[in-house]
Amino acid sequence: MPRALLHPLAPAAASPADRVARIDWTAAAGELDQQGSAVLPQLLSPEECRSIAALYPQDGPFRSRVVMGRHGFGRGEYKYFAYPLPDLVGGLRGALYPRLAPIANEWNRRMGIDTRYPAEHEAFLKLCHAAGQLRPTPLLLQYGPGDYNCLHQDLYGDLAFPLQVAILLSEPGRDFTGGEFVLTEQRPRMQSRPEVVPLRQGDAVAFAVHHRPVAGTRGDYRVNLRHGVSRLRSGRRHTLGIIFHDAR
Ligand SMILES: O=C(O)CCC(=O)C(=O)O
Ligand SMILES: [Fe+2]
Repeated sequence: MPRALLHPLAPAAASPADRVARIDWTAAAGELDQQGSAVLPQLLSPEECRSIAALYPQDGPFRSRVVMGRHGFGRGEYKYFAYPLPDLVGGLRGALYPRLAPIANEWNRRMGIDTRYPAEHEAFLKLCHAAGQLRPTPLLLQYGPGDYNCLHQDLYGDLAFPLQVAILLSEPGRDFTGGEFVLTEQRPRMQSRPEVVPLRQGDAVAFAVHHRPVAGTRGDYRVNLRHGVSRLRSGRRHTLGIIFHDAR
């Protein structure tokens, strides 16, 4: 008798890797090229969002806690995960990287930067570790009323993978108001361009860490990006940040 009849299985819930595979990466790459950011819709289920956000008060999963107000980074706080990362976080980091590496390599080619990134995250992490960047960078952020995150770039050493991902774990309108994800793009000899990225719970945004190429009439030029979060008007907001380089 076929095993399936002896052991009827409910259809397995899609893993984060399955969901990463189902994303329209051609569309996302196009958005990243045009805008410097792309929404990856519904990367996590509400249940997964709740389970990750619920880790925040614990100490075990984390290596350090940063109170943003103490450093002039804004208001609110975040915690860096320790190795080994929770399965969901490590799984997403490993599944997202190979989709972003070809985009990163094409950006570097267009910007005249020699660095090329290996196809797999494990190989890139080896390069980070050999360069003395050993500490994990995925982080969980927590904001309450009045909190915000100043415009910044997540650079943690000489090696920096040029794209990163943030996943909104809370539902706008229900869990919090305000608290929009903001990107600014500083163009050479021009005023900066702002972009607000609308996200729902479980949506991710992929975006440029520090710079990216923009096609101009006389070839590509380089723009400088920063990201941050506008002030929360009410409620509580959690985000999972996935940065692909490790920190010195
Ligand atoms: O809370 C946010 O949406 C921003 C998170 C952030 O700065 C990051 O993931 O690097
Ligand atoms: Fe950040």
